[in-house]
Amino acid sequence: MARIGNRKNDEIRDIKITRNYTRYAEGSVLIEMGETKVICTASIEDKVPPFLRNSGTGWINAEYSMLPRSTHQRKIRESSRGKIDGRTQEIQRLIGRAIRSVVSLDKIGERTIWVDCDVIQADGGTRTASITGAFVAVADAIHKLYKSKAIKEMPIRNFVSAISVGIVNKTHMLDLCYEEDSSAQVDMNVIMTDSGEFVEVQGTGEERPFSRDDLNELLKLGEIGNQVLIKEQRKALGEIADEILGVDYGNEVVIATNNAHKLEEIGAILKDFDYKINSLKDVDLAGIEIVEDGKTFEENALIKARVIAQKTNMISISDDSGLEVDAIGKKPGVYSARFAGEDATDADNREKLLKMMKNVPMSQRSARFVSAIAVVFPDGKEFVVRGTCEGTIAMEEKGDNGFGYDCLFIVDKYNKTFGEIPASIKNAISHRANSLKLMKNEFNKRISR
Ligand SMILES: O=c1nc[nH]c2c1ncn2[C@H]1C[C@H](O)[C@@H](COP(=O)(O)OP(=O)(O)OP(=O)(O)O)O1
Ligand SMILES: [Mg+2]
Repeated sequence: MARIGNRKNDEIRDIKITRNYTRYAEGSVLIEMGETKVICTASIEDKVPPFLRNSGTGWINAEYSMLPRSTHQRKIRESSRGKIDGRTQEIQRLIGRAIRSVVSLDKIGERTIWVDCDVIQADGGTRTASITGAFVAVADAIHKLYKSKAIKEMPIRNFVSAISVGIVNKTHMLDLCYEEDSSAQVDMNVIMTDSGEFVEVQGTGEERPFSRDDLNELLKLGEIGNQVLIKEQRKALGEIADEILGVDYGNEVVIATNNAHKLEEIGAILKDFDYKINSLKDVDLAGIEIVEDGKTFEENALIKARVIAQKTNMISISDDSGLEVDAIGKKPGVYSARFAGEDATDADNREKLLKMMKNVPMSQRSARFVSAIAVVFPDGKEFVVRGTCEGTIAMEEKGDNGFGYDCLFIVDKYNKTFGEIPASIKNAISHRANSLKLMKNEFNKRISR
């Protein structure tokens, strides 16, 4: 039987998160999940409940309410009736718990963040939409506190979102609308973080008990839904999304290379870098063998940096580099290190290159060094950049400086090989100098908070 709106069973409704929806609150979001619409605001008050006074710790409180005409029949205002009903009480506590679960309250100082979730139109899943929207509003409010320097550290540890799942007509489905919810045999709300952990699961066998298999199936759907929601939250938060988590990557990096020459050059080029540079030896991974089977410099650089980031849980920076010689179809390219075979030495590789280029005149010996630098952060975020340096392949080896193909590479600007040029100059103009400059730029964007 087709679902209302022809949705697949593991598909959520159209979602739209609009930030800065109203003007005064520090965080204000309209979240729309299909026909369910909730305004979520986060307001910051510079005081805490009595039990937290002089503790240095803050609090997050949530209130939830439905407008009279958010439902099919008008619902009397709780304020007119003079008391809030049990359902409202339960929901606002749930929202408060969900948001508190991902915020370090001791890092927001003695402040209360008031979360207000007002349902303007209800079509099922209002409590879960409230949580998903409230997180974005709170993130915005906290980000403002941070930007105004009222707090020193970002207190948000994770994103959090929520979605409903259930069994309707014997079918497990995700994100129930009102009609589906009303006829559900089993009904469940799944609240999760961006790291795939659970914050709360509320499941009820309304019309019949459910089995462990049902539970597993429903949790799987909940996971799918929350992954989509967290992507949407990220999208809505745009460029501040990365700053929100305020992950502390520490102040050290590891250079994922087994090549001592590269390590030396990278160290020299990054001498003003704010991070302590470790070698593979420093992290007890000297000589680690990583299969570089990528088709591009970028792919290989990422392969190396990923392995080392994963093993060390540190920011890992790798270089994959090589020479592209135009006359021989940009060879040796990614095969530069193993041009003359798996165990080839630099000298073997140079000899092979000179042989292949034997009859090529100077005017056709153009080439470039390429360096791809990949950076992989402990949380899996990554990027890769490329730097190049143009030159010409010499007829014979010249100079003893550098390594690899240096003594065969006449760099354009100096009309000398890198073998003849001091390291200080090479490190100012080389492919690696260029790639690392781009890397620093990109790096600072990622960690700037
Ligand atoms: O500035 C350079 N001056 C001269 N030669 C260079 C340069 N930069 C890369 N090359 C050559 C050396 C090696 O034949 C290949 C890099 O291969 P590539 O796999 O990236 O490095 P690798 O195996 O020596 O060390 P690792 O993978 O552990 O970083 O290109
Ligand atoms: Mg290599």
